[in-house]
Amino acid sequence: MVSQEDLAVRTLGPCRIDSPLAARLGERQTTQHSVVEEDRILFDDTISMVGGRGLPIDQLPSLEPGGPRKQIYFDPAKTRVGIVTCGGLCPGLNDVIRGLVLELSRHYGVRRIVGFRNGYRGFIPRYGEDVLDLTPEVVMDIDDEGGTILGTSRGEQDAEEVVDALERLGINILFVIGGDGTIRGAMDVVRVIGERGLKVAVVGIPKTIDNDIPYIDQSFGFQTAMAEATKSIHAASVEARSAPGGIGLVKLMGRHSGFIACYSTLAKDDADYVLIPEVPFALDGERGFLEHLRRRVEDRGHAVVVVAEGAGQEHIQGEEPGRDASGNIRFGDIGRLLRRLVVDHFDAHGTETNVRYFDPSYAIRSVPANPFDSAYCLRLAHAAVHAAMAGRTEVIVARRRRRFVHMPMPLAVSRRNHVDPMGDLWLSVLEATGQPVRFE
Ligand SMILES: Nc1ncnc2c1ncn2[C@@H]1O[C@H](COP(=O)(O)OP(=O)(O)O)[C@@H](O)[C@H]1O
Ligand SMILES: O=P(O)(O)OC[C@H]1O[C@](O)(COP(=O)(O)O)[C@@H](O)[C@@H]1O
Ligand SMILES: [Mg+2]
Repeated sequence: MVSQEDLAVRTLGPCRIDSPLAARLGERQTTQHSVVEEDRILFDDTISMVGGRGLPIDQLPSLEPGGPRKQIYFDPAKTRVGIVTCGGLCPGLNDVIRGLVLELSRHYGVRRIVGFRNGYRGFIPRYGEDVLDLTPEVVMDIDDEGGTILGTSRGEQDAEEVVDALERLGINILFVIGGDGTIRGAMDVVRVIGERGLKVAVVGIPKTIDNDIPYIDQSFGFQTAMAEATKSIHAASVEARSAPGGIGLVKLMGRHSGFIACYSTLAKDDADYVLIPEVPFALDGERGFLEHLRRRVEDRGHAVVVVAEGAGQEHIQGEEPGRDASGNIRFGDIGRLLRRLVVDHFDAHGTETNVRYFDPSYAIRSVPANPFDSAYCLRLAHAAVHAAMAGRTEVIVARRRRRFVHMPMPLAVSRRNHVDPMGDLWLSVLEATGQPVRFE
């Protein structure tokens, strides 16, 4: 259970410098649409959860609100900023970079902003990467393209060497844009910064196409990627309906969390089955997936199956899962296995089928952000700049139940966000597809 201590935000010191944005803050109040900096946002949001704490109101777990402060820690005229993007792509990375640079330069007057290339390796001398000077002119149109102008990478780097680079360049604030791995890497960097007694703020903007970071609303880029995935699901439906015994089989990203598969299915109600890592399924037997699918195709003439890449790993025999450079598990190909098993099962029963296999994987995360995500990226970038200029560190900025908040990095990596098999989302998927609660 998340405690008040888990939500405590680290700061580099007192804020004594008037913010250039102070005049805009005026006499704001806490309303449905804004929170004053002295207020806090409850972590729990139901009567039973709040009541169950049995705590006085001022001890209830609560989050520090995001947003501009009247006074800031850093002197903008003397502040140097670094930005780095790490891990897998997600639509909107360039929008976040652009938002950071424009807010820093235009509204705080911070002029020295550099981008580190190709993830954390951009700090490490042996990779020989130069830094990229980031100005409004450089970033103005980068949001038209997917990917990240800085490049990204996987694979752990030595936090000591990262902080060496920060010291050599006199960086006062580092923005890290990445997922759980990046945030863990940032925590190592914060540890070394503390050991060296440096006053450097490290602020994260969480990025996860899989939506596997907990306690926050969806990551930026998730809506764009999910929308892109629906195109493949619809194409699978067209193919399935156009052939005798047509089966459209779509494999989507989602290493440990099946959110992309769930939401893209709900958006385009074409799928008859969704298989996700969080819900194991039996393949064989009268009540297994294969026989259920065969009967569905016999009844309706076609079917669409959406499978997250991390689903059904219990059926991948004899293949030791590999790991990527960051230690993330690389699963066996459940899509190709299912394709083979479906054809074999139908053949064994003399049921005609034509399987059309779709694997749009990278296509859904390498596209530019849609307008919603572009606006979301900009707002997250603004929140990140406000937090960093106010001396917050070892935090990610996130949107939680419509409010922008400062979330400590340790909490953000304390667990993984999963689809709850007993939750509303999965119930909606079962209702939309009509698939049984379990295949056993
Ligand atoms: N457990 C870890 N501890 C420290 N640094 C890590 C850890 N995992 C990943 N990193 C760093 O974060 C970067 C991105 O992590 P990765 O897992 O590839 O992507 P993501 O951040 O999107 O989850 C890696 O290149 C590595 O430098
Ligand atoms: O980009 P790679 O190294 O091929 O890894 C692909 C994996 O990256 C992901 O897109 C997630 O990336 P992150 O680990 O950066 O969150 C998974 O959905 C997918 O399995
Ligand atoms: Mg990750």
